[in-house]
Amino acid sequence: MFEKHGEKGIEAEKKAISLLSKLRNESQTDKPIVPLVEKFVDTDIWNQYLEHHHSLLNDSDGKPRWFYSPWLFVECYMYRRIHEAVIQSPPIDDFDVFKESKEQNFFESLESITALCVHLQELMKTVENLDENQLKNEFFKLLQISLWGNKCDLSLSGGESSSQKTSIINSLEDLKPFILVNDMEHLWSLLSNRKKTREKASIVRVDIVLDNSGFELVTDLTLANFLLSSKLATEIHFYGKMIPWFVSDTTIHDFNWLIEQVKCSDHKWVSECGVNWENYVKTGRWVYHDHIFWTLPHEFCAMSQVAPDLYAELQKAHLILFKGDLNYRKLTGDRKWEFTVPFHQALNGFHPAPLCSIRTLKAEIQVGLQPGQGEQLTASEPNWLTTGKYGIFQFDGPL
Ligand SMILES: O=P(O)(O)OC[C@H]1O[C@](O)(CO)[C@@H](O)[C@@H]1O
Ligand SMILES: [Mn+2]
Repeated sequence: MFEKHGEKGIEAEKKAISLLSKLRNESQTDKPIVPLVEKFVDTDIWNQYLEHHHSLLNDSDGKPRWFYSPWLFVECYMYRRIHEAVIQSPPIDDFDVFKESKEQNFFESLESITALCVHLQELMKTVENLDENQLKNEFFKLLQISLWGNKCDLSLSGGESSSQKTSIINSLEDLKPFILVNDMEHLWSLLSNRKKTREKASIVRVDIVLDNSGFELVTDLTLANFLLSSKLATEIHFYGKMIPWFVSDTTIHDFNWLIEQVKCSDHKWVSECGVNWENYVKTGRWVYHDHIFWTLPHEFCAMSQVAPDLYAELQKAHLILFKGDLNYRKLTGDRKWEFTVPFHQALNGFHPAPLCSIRTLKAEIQVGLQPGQGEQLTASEPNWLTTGKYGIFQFDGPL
């Protein structure tokens, strides 16, 4: 801070630290959830939401408090307050408190990233000559890599290292039994049918609602690259977070930083991937979108009301992939659903386009299971919902 801003930087740092200590104290001692004070694009929406929560309580319950409010709300609120501490402390108001751990995750995963990029480059050379079955096989492989890439978020490990150290490509077969809901076939039918029936110049758009930066983002970009080179899609739209979020979530800065790192690798094939990716962005075949809605506490069924412009944007997609656990919690409203409730029902009216959640399980919520499946897992492995060991591809939409 001193190097960048001199004495002013040190003062600002002290201020941010004192605001963060106050936040820690409030959360540890179950104080009321207080309104946000610093003016930012979403401050009013947050405070209205807080007010609404307040109005749901009986008079005797008093104000919403840290230990007694819904987890999704309080957890999002905590990250928003961390951001508030930073923006209240100029000139360090653009500081990303999680930047260091995100970059560390990338560097620690370099070996797996290299293996993945080599795999992708080899695939790109043959992709034109693959028959239907081979193409489907490769698609399934990259989908699974993107799924298991979601194990690597940093909020589950409290910011501790959670990088990918072994090559995941060789483990896919062993990991298959841990996929509890597997709708990959639906994704294939949807995209391959479109490829067969579409006019030459028509657009096929796949949107990816990103989750974590670092290794997971590389797996998502690899999948996105494959979708274009296999002609299963003609453009990919990405959505990231506007503020640092849940430790490892991707911001535009992380997105650009990662592509630059891959491009600058001294491994020829890795750097070729980076060059390709930068090119996709420049030519508009990859489009990155920011929207404040992704860092609000609202569940997705509120999107058409709270962020109609974003909902309308998503409606343009032929398929939306939602990466990660937090997105699943927001898709399903983070409710205590029965395990067998259909996914469509839990979405509670959120159907902008055919969609699929690609997520490893880290929170105590799962819908769309077979009768008895959840109970059986609970009996044999009490923590199955929260360890990230299990995964799903859960699809909703007409085919
Ligand atoms: O990066 P992901 O997959 O959304 O995981 C974040 C998850 O980690 C937690 O912060 C801790 O389990 C959950 O609240 C959240 O759902
Ligand atoms: Mn995340």
